[in-house]
Amino acid sequence: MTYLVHHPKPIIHGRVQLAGSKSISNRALIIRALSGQGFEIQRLANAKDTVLLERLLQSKEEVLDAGAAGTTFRFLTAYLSGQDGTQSLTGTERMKQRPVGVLVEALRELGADIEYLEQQGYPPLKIGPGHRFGQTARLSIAASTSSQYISALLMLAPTLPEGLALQLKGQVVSRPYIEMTLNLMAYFGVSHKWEGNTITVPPQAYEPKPFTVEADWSAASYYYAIAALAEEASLQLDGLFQDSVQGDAVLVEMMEAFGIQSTFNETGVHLHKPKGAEVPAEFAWDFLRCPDLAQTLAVCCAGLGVPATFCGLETLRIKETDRILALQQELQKVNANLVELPFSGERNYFQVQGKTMYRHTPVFATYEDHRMAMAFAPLALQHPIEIEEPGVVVKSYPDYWKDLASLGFEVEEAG
Ligand SMILES: O=C(O)C1=C[C@@H](OP(=O)(O)O)[C@@H](O)[C@H](O)C1
Ligand SMILES: C=C(OP(=O)(O)O)C(=O)O
Repeated sequence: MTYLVHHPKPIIHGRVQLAGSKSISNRALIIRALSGQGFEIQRLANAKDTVLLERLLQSKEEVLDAGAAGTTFRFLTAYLSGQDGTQSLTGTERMKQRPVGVLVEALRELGADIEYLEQQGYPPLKIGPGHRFGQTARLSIAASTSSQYISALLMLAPTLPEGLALQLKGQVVSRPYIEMTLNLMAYFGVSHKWEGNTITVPPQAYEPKPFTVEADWSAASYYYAIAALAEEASLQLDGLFQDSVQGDAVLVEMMEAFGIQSTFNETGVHLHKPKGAEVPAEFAWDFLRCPDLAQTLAVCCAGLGVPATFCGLETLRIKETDRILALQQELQKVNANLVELPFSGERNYFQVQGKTMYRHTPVFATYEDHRMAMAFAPLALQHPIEIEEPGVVVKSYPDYWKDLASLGFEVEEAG
């Protein structure tokens, strides 16, 4: 299926109630399961990945299918390895290409019984009972592939007989997600110490208490892009807080360069882009701490013709799709590109080049990646566009198309 998306005029006025963050929701569900007690979670995300995690946490089936949900898969790997019984954990073909070896090796060192069922280092896994846990309380882990492994281990840590001292080795990717995990653990009464590159969590019990999930800052990025691409915008996003545990709240600062003023109020944040706001001459950002914003900004810069230099994109190739390749292929359809610069020194740099041009209605492929669909949609303010497999958005934001329609976007089936 394909959607034809267009906005009749490049002026945006409206209000959107954003749904709960999938990252926060998934952590709250794992912590609740580990606490062994019930507590109320308000505004739990309606993301497919969260609904799936909630269901799988209660399932006694032999084979659990985490689909395309990376956090769900990684968090469940650690969680199940501490439970009684044996279950297999699998996912989509893409999930079977997303590495999990660093986490599995760490869990095995702790005493977990985990086998690879197909390729070494990748899903699917067979996870046995956690009766040998506690063989060590000190681990070193490579932090440069995915922070999800570290979050998965940290949440399990207070339930281990001796707790855990986790030494992070190498470049730490997606650090705010590790901080989010520790923040949530602290909310539920679990303390830690982060000294140098070692995080220590003594054995402790999670204290059950009611919890409310913040709205999703990654989802907010698509509205920031809409505001940036509009000639004029006044947009209220409800459910977001200034003092957020989400690293993607850095959007407020990031998008100032595009003339967007964010004002926090009682129900959320108001975005204002005044008429005549200038487009920046250039833009540069390091996405190592906020990888999920990279696609939004790449499309936004291409749409505005802002030459941009990005770094910190190291993890993008192992997410829902190879996001670098996907961006390159789709931006080229509208006269733009994401060009990898020759490697010089320590960091890998990319440049967003060109400015969107429409010879006809471009048809954007989405590569089973919700963020490809959501990041390209704001271009509909410039010209009618088509988005293939628009249903991919359910992974994190099932109401995306409905919410765009409420802002005056025309969204219809094109075939
Ligand atoms: O812990 C989390 O909730 C997440 C961590 C990040 O992954 P990596 O640590 O693999 O970069 C992020 O991209 C993902 O969408 C959600
Ligand atoms: C990378 C993402 O998710 P996950 O790793 O949980 O599949 C994402 O939502 O952009």
